[in-house]
Amino acid sequence: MPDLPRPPSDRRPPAPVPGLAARALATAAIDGVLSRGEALEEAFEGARLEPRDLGLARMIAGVSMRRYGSIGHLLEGLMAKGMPRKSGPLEAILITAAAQILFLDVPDHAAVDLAVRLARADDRAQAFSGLANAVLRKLAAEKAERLAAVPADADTPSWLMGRWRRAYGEDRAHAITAAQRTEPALDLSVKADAAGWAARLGGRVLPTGSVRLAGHGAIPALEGFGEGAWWVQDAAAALPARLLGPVAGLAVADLCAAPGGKTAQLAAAGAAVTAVDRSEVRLTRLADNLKRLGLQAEIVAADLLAWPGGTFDAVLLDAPCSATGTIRRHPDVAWAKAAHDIAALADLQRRMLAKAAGMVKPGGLLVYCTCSLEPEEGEEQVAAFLARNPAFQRVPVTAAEIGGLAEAVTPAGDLRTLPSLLPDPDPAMAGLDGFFAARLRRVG
Ligand SMILES: C[S@@+](CC[C@H](N)C(=O)[O-])C[C@H]1O[C@@H](n2cnc3c(N)ncnc32)[C@H](O)[C@@H]1O
Repeated sequence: MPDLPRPPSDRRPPAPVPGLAARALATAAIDGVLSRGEALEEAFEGARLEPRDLGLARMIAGVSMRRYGSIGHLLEGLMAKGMPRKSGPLEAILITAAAQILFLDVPDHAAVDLAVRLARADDRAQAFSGLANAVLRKLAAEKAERLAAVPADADTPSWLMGRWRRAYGEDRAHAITAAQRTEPALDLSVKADAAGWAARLGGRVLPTGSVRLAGHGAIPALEGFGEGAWWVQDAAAALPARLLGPVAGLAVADLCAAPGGKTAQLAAAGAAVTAVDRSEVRLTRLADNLKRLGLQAEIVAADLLAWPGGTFDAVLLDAPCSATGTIRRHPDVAWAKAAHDIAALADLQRRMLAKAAGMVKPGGLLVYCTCSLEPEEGEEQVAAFLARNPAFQRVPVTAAEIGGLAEAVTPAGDLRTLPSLLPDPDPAMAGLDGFFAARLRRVG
């Protein structure tokens, strides 16, 4: 006898489990970083999730990376045999669940239950769903005491911590890693009327001129976004372009320009900007940003080292770097980089700096900057350049031109911001990215 047709309700797909999609995306993002070296943000581009779930996934993944060292330390203590081999996304499932249990306002049972579901749904992880359940329950039951025993610097890889100790001393290295534990506020560069925009958006004007907002919703929904009144730019990232001084009417090359934060500053200040970058994708973002802001620049898609170039009144080179100064905004950077990356990047920067220098007209300024905390990509790079190029002289940065941040001026006169600067009683309103910038003039 043929089967009787089932009533329609039986043919409906099972109702989605609330919150599972957000955990699945967060886990996939962390797995992408850990297993394939992908950038965390890549996982969220084009993700088809309700805005609420997308926001939650971003938050879970962000905290998972920000506290990855602490979480890894705790999981190690709970898994006597270590992470099982060939267990697929198990590690990412455990990390994201632990992040919720330890650092987010999520009921422990929900974090554990959803993690076990994710493990069961994966061919390689399902054999370990019981282990996941046991480990996470134990972590939840003992979280306060276990967390209190995690070393203070656990969230920075030891090779990087060692570098910062050598470059900045024990206390400042600690302060840097501590500053990276808190999700930073949103910084905006405004075209005009910083005080007015700070008042309208419920933020404050920093001494350096950026507007800082603590709590905020989706960026495109904020007042002023659509009309192009401001753009998102870390307060430290806004400083290097300012070192060129008044640029109205000057021909300025912005080298390695995308997505265009500094191009926007220069164009808004009245410069005729040539923005060069080799990434077509990032240049599309630059073009979109300029369009929204009602600003113009000549956009050149080219490898800087192969670009014939030209001569400019001023040149800004924001060279590709290890980005260790941006770990507070991109915590995956800390775990995606290795010590050997620094030497390779320093060599690329050396060649780019030589190329950029050749484009500066006599008497013109060259600003070299990187969002790195590593001296090889900053102070040492510029010292070596000056030793090789007597036609250039440093024009020392003064505290007055960077909002009185005297601590951010090196004895040699370069700009060196650290994430631990700009302290605030509210950690979410404190700090700025780690940037280096030197201002050089062509005198010969
Ligand atoms: C630090 S980001 C630039 C950020 C940008 N200046 C801003 O303020 O928004 C470095 C940029 O260098 C670009 N880049 C890397 N290697 C390059 C090359 N050989 N030639 C041109 N651009 C390059 C990358 O595509 C990336 O957009």
